[in-house]
Amino acid sequence: MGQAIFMTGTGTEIGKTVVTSIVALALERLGMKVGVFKPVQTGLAEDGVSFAEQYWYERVAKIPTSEGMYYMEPAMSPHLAAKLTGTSIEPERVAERLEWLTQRYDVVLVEGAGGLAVPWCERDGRWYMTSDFVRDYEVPAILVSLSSLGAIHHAVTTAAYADAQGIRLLGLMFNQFQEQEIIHQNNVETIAALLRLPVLAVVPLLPAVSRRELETLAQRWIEQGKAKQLLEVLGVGV
Ligand SMILES: Nc1ncnc2c1ncn2[C@@H]1O[C@H](COP(=O)(O)OP(=O)(O)OP(=O)(O)O)[C@@H](O)[C@H]1O
Ligand SMILES: C[C@H](N)[C@H](N)CCCCCC(=O)O
Ligand SMILES: [Mg+2]
Repeated sequence: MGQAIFMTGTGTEIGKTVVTSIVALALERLGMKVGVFKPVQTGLAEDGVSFAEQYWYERVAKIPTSEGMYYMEPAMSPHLAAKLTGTSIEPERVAERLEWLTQRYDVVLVEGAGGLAVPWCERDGRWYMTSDFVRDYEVPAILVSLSSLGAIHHAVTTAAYADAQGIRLLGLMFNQFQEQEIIHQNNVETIAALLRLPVLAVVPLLPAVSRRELETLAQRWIEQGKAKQLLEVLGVGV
């Protein structure tokens, strides 16, 4: 039985897909069978035809993904994209597919759309949120954060929300890190200290994001001992 990890972030466009790609490539290098799953997705890729993450994972990162379930064209919050496209998002179906995937892969990386406090659908007179799914199906989560000015508040408030919702955060992955920036260096240590969470990755700002760059970062992540740290936190052997 494999282990699911929910890749969430402090918001949208902060690098969940890029960071998820690096983790997937690294764990595959360690001989693990890794599934990548983006159940709810909105927005199209630059080709104007493909769905954004599917395009990225399959064409850029060259990582096969499980056929998504709710891919919607409008680049909006899932609840609004669903309304405009007449889509009925059913969390139970997402859970069933995730269960199916964890029976076939050692690790399943589940990428959320935007951050944790994002509505999917109406349920019992209220919004059913991304965080409801993560909690209801007890998926441990990794919080992806930018490293730049503003990251402290975004990470601390996201973590406080996750705690309040009963979600287990495994650790932090910082993205678009710039070594020469004192704010970035201090943000990593300050946020980790404030949240008392392990820093599971620090991904640099890349001049261009390509499969080759991702492979280089995946290898570096392994060499830093971070893949091992993640698996230890998860209680998963290689
Ligand atoms: N480390 C990085 N270096 C350079 N560019 C990056 C890096 N991380 C992400 N990007 C770029 O930033 C943009 C947003 O990244 P990404 O698509 O991974 O965000 P996301 O959090 O997955 O967004 P969404 O909420 O839509 O899923 C993309 O154009 C991506 O190529
Ligand atoms: C379109 C975007 N890139 C993501 N796919 C969806 C982001 C939803 C964000 C909702 C919100 O926090 O307002
Ligand atoms: Mg993404």
